[in-house]
Amino acid sequence: MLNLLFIVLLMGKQSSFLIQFPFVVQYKDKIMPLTICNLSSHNFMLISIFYIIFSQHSERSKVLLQHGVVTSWLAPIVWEGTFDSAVIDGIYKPLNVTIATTVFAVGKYITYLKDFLESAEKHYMVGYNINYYIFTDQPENIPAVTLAAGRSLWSLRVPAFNRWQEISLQRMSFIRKAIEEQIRKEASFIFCLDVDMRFDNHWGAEALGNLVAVIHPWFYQASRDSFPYERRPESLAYVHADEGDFYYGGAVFGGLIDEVYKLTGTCEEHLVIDKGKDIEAVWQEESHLNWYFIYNKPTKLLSMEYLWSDEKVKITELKVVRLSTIKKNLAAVRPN
Ligand SMILES: CC(=O)N[C@H]1[C@@H](OP(=O)(O)OP(=O)(O)OC[C@H]2O[C@@H](n3ccc(=O)[nH]c3=O)[C@H](O)[C@@H]2O)O[C@H](CO)[C@H](O)[C@@H]1O
Ligand SMILES: [Mn+2]
Repeated sequence: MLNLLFIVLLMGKQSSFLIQFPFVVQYKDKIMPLTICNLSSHNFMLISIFYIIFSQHSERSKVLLQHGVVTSWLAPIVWEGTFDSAVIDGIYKPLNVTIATTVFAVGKYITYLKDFLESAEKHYMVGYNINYYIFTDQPENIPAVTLAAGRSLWSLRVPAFNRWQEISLQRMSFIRKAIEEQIRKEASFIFCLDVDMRFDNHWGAEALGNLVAVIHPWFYQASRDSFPYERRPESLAYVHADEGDFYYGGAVFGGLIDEVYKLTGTCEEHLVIDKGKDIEAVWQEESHLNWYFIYNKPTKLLSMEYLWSDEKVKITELKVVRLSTIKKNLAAVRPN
């Protein structure tokens, strides 16, 4: 009822005040962005009072109100309830798009690949053409997983490094090269994913966009000053204390092939320059990715539904967990 009042109040009012920050209203399962509503300052006050009551009314609303369904630069943030799969599929299915999906499975991480692929076949972009590109040092150990029609798997050989940080770091460069040599001829979109993950629910075409980032599941409640950006000015991943919007996860990014080509190319260049100066960013390529997204704003953000972690207690605000990082025994799987 309160939610309804809130919406009615908004609908009837004229404006002189434009709310600029991400703000949403929720009524039952429907979520609406408020960034397009113009409000007088008087009504803004009233709404603020309702907001306080309303945000105590529902835990889910609290997280949504905190993060919104659009960013301050008007990029959508994808949550359950903000999209209609039938409409989305109506747009993308007739285009017969192919989505490249890169996954690194080097050293012992190859053991994660079977569950990753099997769960992806159940939940990831079901009904779409998918080319999986598996970067591995042991193509012979890629598990045989039955793929649905229109989906295929390629293996690309990469060396085994003796530091896990190096494997993670090198991904930008290998992806950039693979786009140049193969992927750009074979797909129109790309997602670059970690392998230590399992899909549990629908993860579909609503995630497609020009440049797509995911909100990191460990920092969605953190304030900007506690985001783990690289803070040493000597690194090209350096982020000033006054900059930064969200802290994004390195385990999921994607978009149009050309956009991701630019992203991986820039990160690769910066990583090479840093290496020349003998400095490794605090969270390796994830730090460079976060730097990139400050100056090249993602056109779409995926909520934590799209990257959660088995190590986190599921919060009631999350209606659905679509992809989750599995618990790993770091000492057993990492080379160092
Ligand atoms: C949830 C999330 O955002 N995770 C990020 C985080 O830690 P993570 O703890 O998730 O990093 P991680 O150990 O999963 O390594 C990242 C990825 O590199 C590959 N790999 C790594 C080690 C190895 O021996 N073999 C291998 O194949 C594999 O695809 C793995 O998923 O920080 C990393 C950078 O330091 C990456 O940015 C990860 O994406
Ligand atoms: Mn990972």
